Amino acid sequence: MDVVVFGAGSLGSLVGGLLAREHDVTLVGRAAHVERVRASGLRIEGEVEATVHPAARTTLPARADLALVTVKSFDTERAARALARCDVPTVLSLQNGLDNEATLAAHLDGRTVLAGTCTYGARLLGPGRVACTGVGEVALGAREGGPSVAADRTGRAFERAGVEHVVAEDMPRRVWEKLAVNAGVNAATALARVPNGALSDPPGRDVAHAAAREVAQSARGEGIDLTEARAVASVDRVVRATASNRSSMLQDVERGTRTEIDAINGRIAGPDAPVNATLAALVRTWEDAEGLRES
Ligand SMILES: NC(=O)C1=CN([C@@H]2O[C@H](COP(=O)(O)OP(=O)(O)OC[C@H]3O[C@@H](n4cnc5c(N)ncnc54)[C@H](O)[C@@H]3O)[C@@H](O)[C@H]2O)C=CC1
Ligand SMILES: CC(C)(CO)C(=O)C(=O)O
Repeated sequence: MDVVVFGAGSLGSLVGGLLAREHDVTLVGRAAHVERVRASGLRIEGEVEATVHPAARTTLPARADLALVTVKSFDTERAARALARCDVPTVLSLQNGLDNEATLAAHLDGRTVLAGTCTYGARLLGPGRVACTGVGEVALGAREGGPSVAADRTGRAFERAGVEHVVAEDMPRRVWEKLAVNAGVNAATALARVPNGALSDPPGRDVAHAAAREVAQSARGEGIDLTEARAVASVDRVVRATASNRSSMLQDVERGTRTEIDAINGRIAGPDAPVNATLAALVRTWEDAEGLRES
């Protein structure tokens, strides 16, 4: 299969690199990474060790069988416009946050846009080098839920490459459940400058639980079957499993780069979600002060 990965940063390089063990993969990323991958391949380190030789470019190729979207959520709109000019029948988002698939679908008439969630951990170590910080799983399926021929075909491609995955018929609930975890963990850890494990006990745990409960309430308002108990249990499970991790939002704040607050807590913020509104307002205040929200 010809697979193009749009956004070869941490996650895109890892998943693209794993797929390159079996498929013709093209990584689309920034110049320094692209040049190094072209010159000496992509080195995967950590929980998976491999050196692979995908193609690498700074712009999309003319065609592919499958596109993975792994840009940050604030770049989804731009990615969607670029993908509209690429002849690719199936597009799978592995991003965090809500509405990425809807944004892609709005620009990609006649294509199949699949929803995905990913619990692999990835960190770009430098040009040509990515760390697998945790072997997780990709869940993928129809963005509206139910069966999908394109999802089955994509699942078989992941299977052949040895990428842990599940083809799921309940992607809307899974995307919302991942949102509950990210809403509970990311902003709280970024603002308090603590690793995920600091949310195991009060008062951090109370903030994380309250944010996740609001996500479950909002999900049910949109017809998604996500209970507050399930959302809270997911937060606790992820906090335990990733206790020493620094969340992606904390890493963004430490690096001084824009966060995904708009697609996570910001998506829930409102009068019925005061905890998410407060978390979103504080992170946006920091982004404004750093001049990160202008582009
Ligand atoms: N890193 C991880 O372990 C995980 C990340 N995610 C999600 O995956 C998404 C990506 O996250 P990361 O890989 O961590 O972010 P990242 O910032 O490392 O990677 C995104 C990359 O896309 C590149 N990019 C954006 N627009 C581009 C364009 N027009 N042309 C070429 N390259 C372009 C950026 O330069 C950057 O290198 C986010 O939504 C994140 O929440 C989900 C699960 C795990
Ligand atoms: C699951 C979690 C919270 C792990 O750190 C994550 O997805 C993130 O940091 O963005």
